[in-house]
Amino acid sequence: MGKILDGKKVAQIKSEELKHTVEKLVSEGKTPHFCVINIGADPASKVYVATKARRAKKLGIIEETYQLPAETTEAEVIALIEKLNADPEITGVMVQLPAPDHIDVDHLMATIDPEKDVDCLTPANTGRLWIGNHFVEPATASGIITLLDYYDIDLTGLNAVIVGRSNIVGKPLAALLLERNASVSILHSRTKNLAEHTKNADIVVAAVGHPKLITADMVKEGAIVIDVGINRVDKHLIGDVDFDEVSKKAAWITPVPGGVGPLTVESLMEQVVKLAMRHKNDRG
Ligand SMILES: Nc1nc2c(c(=O)[nH]1)N[C@@H](CN(C=O)c1ccc(C(=O)N[C@@H](CCC(=O)O)C(=O)O)cc1)CN2
Repeated sequence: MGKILDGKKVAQIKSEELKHTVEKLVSEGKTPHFCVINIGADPASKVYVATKARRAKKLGIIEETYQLPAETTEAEVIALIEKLNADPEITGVMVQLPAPDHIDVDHLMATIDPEKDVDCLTPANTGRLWIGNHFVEPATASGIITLLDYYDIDLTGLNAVIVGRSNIVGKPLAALLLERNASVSILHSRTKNLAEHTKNADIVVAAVGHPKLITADMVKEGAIVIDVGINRVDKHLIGDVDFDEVSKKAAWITPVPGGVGPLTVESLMEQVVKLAMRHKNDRG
């Protein structure tokens, strides 16, 4: 049976550390202040936005949620982002994803001030991530690295296979794994014979939103398996990995829930604090 990479526990530990940093910023009159824009009524997004607001409050961070109707135009969202960019009190801005289909997410990302881009999804910060000169990291990818670091898993020389090429998880995680000297492949819906790739991987990351896509025959004995999938099936949360079977072969594995998810929120809070500190250093 593989050992569990316990995201819930690690997130709690990281949260305690972060609390002290926030306390210091507050005592200097530099309280982090971030804004989440949520467009539409996606039920999962509502849960995640509420979780972020709760975590921020607990840490002493000011959080504002802008809940916009699904029919809000792209121009209206851009106008809101520009207003938040221009407000010197605000240190972080993000747009909860997914956004409704009529909105071009790339346009929104290109509008966010890179210095307030807590999600690390603006073109400028994406570029910095790939040249290894970044001051912020995308929350989920960062959370996965935090989890592996906590359990002292050295990635040097490991073959990593990421299933999923999203801008939020797959692509940025590839950049962070490369930074840790892993050799990285990104697989996707057009990849021929997924199993041929995953079976040779030392580390498999599943981030596609397809329940139990990764089965035991697709991973090698002793692999590290990271499940980013959160699929709601019959009111249950199911990952992209068949946990019961794959955990018998893996050396390390993340559960769903309680694996990567809690670290996504914790890592986001870390990025909020990092940008608030830069804001502070820039403006006195
Ligand atoms: N702008 C962004 N949008 C989205 C991101 C993101 O990083 N930036 N990530 C996901 C959603 N997400 C945060 O936004 C998120 C996902 C999962 C969890 C979490 O704690 N999961 C729990 C289960 C919670 C549940 O009951 O659903 C777990 O895995 O244990 C938090 C945040 C997409 N959008």
